Formats: sequence, C-alpha cells, structure tokens
Amino acid sequence: MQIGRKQPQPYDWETTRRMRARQVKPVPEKISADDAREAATRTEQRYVDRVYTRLDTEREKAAAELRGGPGPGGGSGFQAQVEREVTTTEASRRLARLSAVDRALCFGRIDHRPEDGAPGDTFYIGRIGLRDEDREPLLIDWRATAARPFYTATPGSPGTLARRRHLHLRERTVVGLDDEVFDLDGLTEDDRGSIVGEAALLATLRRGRTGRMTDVVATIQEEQDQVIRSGLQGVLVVQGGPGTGKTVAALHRAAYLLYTHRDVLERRGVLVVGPNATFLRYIAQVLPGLGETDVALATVGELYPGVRAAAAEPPAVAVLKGDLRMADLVEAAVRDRQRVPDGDLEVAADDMTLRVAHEACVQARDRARALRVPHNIQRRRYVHELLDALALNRAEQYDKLVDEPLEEILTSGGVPDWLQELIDEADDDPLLDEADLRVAKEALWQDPAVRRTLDALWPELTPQRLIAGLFSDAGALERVGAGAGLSTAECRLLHRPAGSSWTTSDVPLLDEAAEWLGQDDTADRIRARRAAAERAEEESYARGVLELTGLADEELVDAAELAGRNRDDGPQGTTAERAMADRQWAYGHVIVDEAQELSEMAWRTIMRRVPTRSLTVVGDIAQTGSPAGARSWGQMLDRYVPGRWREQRLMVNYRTPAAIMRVAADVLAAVAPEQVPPEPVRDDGPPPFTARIGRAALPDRLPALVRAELAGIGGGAGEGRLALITSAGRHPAVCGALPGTPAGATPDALDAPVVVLTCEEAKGLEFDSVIVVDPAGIVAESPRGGQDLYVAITRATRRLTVVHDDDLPAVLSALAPTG
Ligand SMILES: Nc1ncnc2c1ncn2[C@@H]1O[C@H](COP(=O)(O)OP(=O)(O)OP(=O)(O)O)[C@@H](O)[C@H]1O
Repeated sequence: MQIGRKQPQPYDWETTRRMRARQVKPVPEKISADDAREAATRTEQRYVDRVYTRLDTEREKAAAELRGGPGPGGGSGFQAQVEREVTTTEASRRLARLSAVDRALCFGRIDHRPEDGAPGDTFYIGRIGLRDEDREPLLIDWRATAARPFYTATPGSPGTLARRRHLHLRERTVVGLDDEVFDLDGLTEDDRGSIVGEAALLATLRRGRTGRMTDVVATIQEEQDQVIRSGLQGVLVVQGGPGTGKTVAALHRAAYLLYTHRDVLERRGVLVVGPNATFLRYIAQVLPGLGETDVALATVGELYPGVRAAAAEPPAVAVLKGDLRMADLVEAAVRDRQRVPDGDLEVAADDMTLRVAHEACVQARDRARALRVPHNIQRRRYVHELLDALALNRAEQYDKLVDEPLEEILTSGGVPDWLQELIDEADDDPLLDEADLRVAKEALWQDPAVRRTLDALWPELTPQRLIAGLFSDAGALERVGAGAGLSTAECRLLHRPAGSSWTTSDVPLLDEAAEWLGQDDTADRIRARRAAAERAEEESYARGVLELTGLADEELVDAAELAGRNRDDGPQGTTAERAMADRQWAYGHVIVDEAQELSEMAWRTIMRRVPTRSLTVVGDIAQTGSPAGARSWGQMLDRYVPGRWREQRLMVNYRTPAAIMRVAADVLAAVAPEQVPPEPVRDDGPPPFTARIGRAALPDRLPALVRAELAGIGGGAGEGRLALITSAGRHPAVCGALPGTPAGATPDALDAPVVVLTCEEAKGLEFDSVIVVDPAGIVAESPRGGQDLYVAITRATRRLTVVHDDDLPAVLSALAPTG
C-alpha cells in the first residue's frame, strides 16, 4: 500500500496495443476458422449448461429450505425459533444472491501453462463461485484469488497463463468467444485448433446504451483491477478523466471488498454516495448483478434520516451553504439559544415573584457550557441550577414572611424565655429544609409560567427547529452571522420564509446541528441499560443453542445478531435499511462518486459516517462544476487524513471515440491545462457534426435533427439513447422545440430514447448520441469556465453534434462547421 500522494503512472497504452497485435501466433491451418469457432462454442456450451444446471439446483435447494421452514426438528420455544432464524436467514440471503446472477453467469476461462509435465489447470470465471456434486470447483468467483490472472495477465507479463478466453452469453446460450493467447505452446493440440477471437473489450464497448450501467466483470482492465483490489483500509482516491471507468471500477470494488471482508462489511454496511437520484438509478443494477444486494445508495441530500431534501435554490446560496464558515454559523446559532435575562431573572409563581440575580444566571450558563456535552444535555444542568436558585429564593422569601413579625416582637422587648431559647437554637437555619426544597423545585418545574421562561432561555432544540428558525429570522441571522464571519449580504442570501422546504445543501447543516444539539437521552439510557442486561442473557442462551445445533463455527450468524433479531424493540430490515435510518451509523466503507462536486460542509457529513476513514473517493478535478467543489483532492482530504490518502489514476477512456476526444482535449487544455486527457480505446464513429440553428429556428429544425440522430444510432427500441445537453438559458427553448420529451433528472429520464438535460444533470451519465445545444451559453454559465462544456462533450459513446447560433466558442475551433 502506498502512503501519500502517488505520482501518476502514465499507462502505456500504445505498447500494450502493439504487444496485443503481435501476440497471436499463426494457428495451424488444420480446420477453417468457422469450424474452429463452432467446435469451441459447442464445447463451451456443454460446460455452461453444467454451470446453469448447478445454479438451478442450488436455487431450488435454497427455495426449498425457505419453504420448509424449521424442518422435522421444528417446535415451539426459543430454541426452535433460533433454528428457524438461522435456516431462513441464510437461505433467503443465498436465494437473493443466486437469483441476481443469471445474466452472463460464466464469462471467462483461463488456461494455465503445463508445469513439470503435468497439464495446466483450467478455470472458469463467473459472477459467483459454484462447486459440483463432488465439491470440485465448477465456477470461480471473479473476486477470488484464483481468478486474478484473468484480469492481470497482459501480453508483456502473462504470469502462468497460456490463454484467456471471454465467453459471450445471450440468456444461457454461448454466442461468442474471444481468445487472447499468451503462449501458444502452452495449449494442447485441441485447444490450439480452437482459438477464436476479436477483442472482447471492444465488442462490449460497441453495444448500444440501455439507460442503465451494466457491470464489466468480464472485461475489467488491469489498471482498474488495481483499484478494485486495493486494500480496505485508508482513503483511496481514484482520479481519472471522463469515461475511464471510475464509477464502474468503484462499484466492482464495493463488491470485491464485501467478498473479501464480508464479516466486517456485512455487519457495518457499505454506502455509495452519488450526485443525484438519476445517477443512482443509472448505477443501481451494477451491484445486484454482481450478487451484492445489500449496499446503501444515497445522495448527500438523503443522508439525514427523516428529511427528503428536494427543493431547488439559487447556486450562490448553495455555494455559501457549502462553505466551512457554516460550521461556525451553526455553532454560533446554538450558543445564541443559550441565554440569560438582561437583568435579574424574575418569574411570577403562585403568589410571589421569584428572583435570581443576573450574575447567578450568567454563572449557571457558563457552568453548563463548560460541560463538554451537546446543548440539549447542557440544558439539563442549566435548568436544574435555575430551578434550585428559584426554589431557594422562594424559601428565602418564606423566611422573610415569618421573620418580619418576629422581628417586631423582638424589638417590642416582650419575648418569653422559651421563645428566645428556640430562636437561639434555630440559629440561621432556613425554614425549608433540603427535602422541602426538592419538592418546591419539582412544583416550580410543573408550573407552566416557569417552564415557559426557562424554555425561552435555553430551549430543547431539534436540528430542524434550529436551522429553520435561524434562516427565517433576519435579525438572528445577522446577529449570529456576524460572529461566524459572514457579511450582511451573505446573511441576507440565507434568509428565507418560515416553512420553506429543505434543500440538499441544508442537509450538512442539519447534520452539523445534530452534533451540537445532541439529545437528552436520560430516559433512553435507563431503558437501554435494562435492555442490555436482558440482551446479555439472550445472547448467552443463543450461543448455547448455536453450539448445540453445530452452527457456532459456520459464521452464518452470530449469537448477538441472532438474539438481536428475536427482539422486536429495534428497527428490522437489511443492514443498508437500518444504516440509512440511523444518522449515527458508522459504515464499514464509503464510496463517494463525482466527489469533486462535494462542498467542504458535505465532506464533514460524509466523514461522520465513516469514523474509520475507510473510503474510496472517485472523481475528476477537471470536471468540477460547482464553485463549492474541490480544486484539488488535498484541499478536501488533508483536513481529515493529512498526507495519508493514496491516489490511483485511470488514464484510458473506454467511452468516447478518438474523434470526439480530440475536440474535448482542446476544451480541457483551456480549463485545466495541467490535466492530461485520457487515451481513447475506441477509434470508431463519425467525426463530430455542427449545426448552426438560431433560437427561433429550433422548433423547425431540432426535431428533424433528433430523428436523424436516432436513426443513426438505431435507437428507440430497447437500446440506443440520445441526450440533448444544453445551457440553462436555452433549456426552455429546447424543451419547447421537442414537446413531450422528458427533461431533467426525472425518474423516466433514463428509460426514454431521448432526454433533455443540463450539464449538471448529465454528470456521470452517457449516451450513444449527444447533441450539445448552445456551447457559448454553457461556457458563459459555467462558474469555473468551460468545465461544463467538457462534461457535456464527453457524454457521447458514438456521435456528437454541436448546435450553435453565434460563432462557436474559441475552445471548439477544431470543429469544422458541417451544417
Ligand atoms: N473494463 C471495462 N470493460 C467494459 N466497459 C468498460 C470498462 N471500463 C469502463 N467501461 C465502460 O466505460 C463507460 C464509462 O465508465 P464510467 O462511467 O465508469 O466512467 P467514469 O470514469 O466514471 O466517467 P465520468 O467521469 O465521465 O463519469 C461505461 O459504459 C463503462 O461500462
């Protein structure tokens, strides 16, 4: 594991390509290529049939276990319940996993070279591992060590491999094979005669888009494999240009880490944070397709349980709310709610006005603040002290009531001896003793007037109440904002009407407030102590049962989990569901995608979710669109893991063909000259087009252009997707020209053959054809220059058209006008 920042290792794409071209030695011409292909396909089909039969058997076994419940040993009572839990939980987990992997279950084969005269091993690689009836490996899980050569062998360093074969399946039928031969002499005579192939990667990349990301488990490349199998500990930054497979590699990494560290991660959970709901829908199928169905996916706006942050707000407000000064603002807002009266505290209770000196109130507040606990817990101390002082004041006033008439008798000189003795004995003892004071204090707390007064001075607060109250109170904003270093103009920017809906950038503020406020959990803690004692008893019983049933060593279920499941006092559900419902859940690993867009405040929220700092941070500094986002990884990460994050760069672009990438490279040189554009794998597709269409002519000409482009990608039926990516200013005109076309990050945006998006909405997505409308507007609107144009251009997998009315921006001068 490398510590500190790693210099980018330029990926030697050219050499690899040249070596690949050289690798296949001529095959003896005994049979025709077609015959060889057919024979090899038949052989592989037989094997694939065995694998699917085994999958079906395993599935049926798991389903039968679920249906059968406890079996003949079933009964009532706790032991039977424990046994049922063990059987059904494991069976349902297995069934979910087995049901999700049907598509392309087996996709690879590796043939090792013979060694010491013995034939080399052959392994088939698949989404999950399967064994045959004799427990012999039938299919190797892609994450297992034995599968690693499938991903790491290159012509330059093949290791012990003689051949790598990709199997292409449609449903359960083998429809294609691709071979990469590393050592022809290492193959048997039969195998030599059955070599087939065209590069599997290119075949995969040329497929039409479906609106959903699919896994690439069959064609993971070596530089991606290093990302995927990097250790669990610490912060790994995956930096790479558009289309370098950062997202897809990070998702495979999640699956790999779950496989390798299942004991920890299945319990603590894995969280994937994405930029918006559409993006999360776009990637949602990848992990289930890899057999992992229990990973939490969320936007930053969904990280605060109970709040759905969906409202829009002006970018300047969002940027300000992402500023680190907001942490000071929240702290100042909390302190602002910890008050003392201007003069003495005066409360009318029953028949008298109770008083506490101003100075005593200040001391009570300072003592409460000195406790290193959150506001709602400090409040208990403050309220107790003031109630003590009020009760004491009541006692003093009672004393006075009694003392005054006594005084009169004393001064008149007519005191009998027995009374004089009593007075001398009583000394200065107050009329109310300790027990009386406690009762008086309790009575005061029950008095609504007293409670209102104390609540106003130091209220019990929820994060929602604090933040909503602050933003809707211009006076408080200015008072508190000044303390946090905000200008008057900035405070005004934050002001909004009471009852406004929550926005995504409010969520880190709510999270921050929750830390400062805490909860008065005295009652909860008493309950928890009682429950812990009961649980300890149940756990010890469950452990006994597991030992009796012989399941204690199987790691399928542990006693604590089992005992926990039998109580109905906690939230039920999968790890992901329970984690998402708990703000203080500590995940075992967190993956942040499009991480360059996260504000400093959003990072604070993320880091709270992963105290162990086991993170994968995925992004491209050159694509940062938000002014609140990252200018460098160090700027965001050094605060939490100074110098202790490692960086891995991806340098090859699997999405955008070379002709489009040449145009994108000019834009990149203008906006981030220090960044190197990724090397495209694909060199197919037509050069980018341009079309000069004024705003007024859009309704006449845009529909025809869209129809022609759709025809060009064979879109409309199942595969083939087109996006119009436009400036915010031109967005209404484009939507108006294409009535009925879905627009924006809506749920159906991914399923429609055509969609209209802004650059921000298009981030992370890809389409067969992209029409960029109003490039000059996009550049003008982009807060950091042309980053958004770079994003828009690099979304295309096959065709790019640029629609403009004014002259093309200078950064697109390489584009020859074509229409
Ligand atoms: N090894 C691979 N085999 C097949 N396809 C791949 C491979 N790596 C990446 N791809 C494909 O390349 C495309 C881009 O991948 P991905 O979206 O992960 O890139 P990215 O680096 O996250 O891009 P961006 O920064 O633009 O969001 C996807 O269609 C993905 O499936």
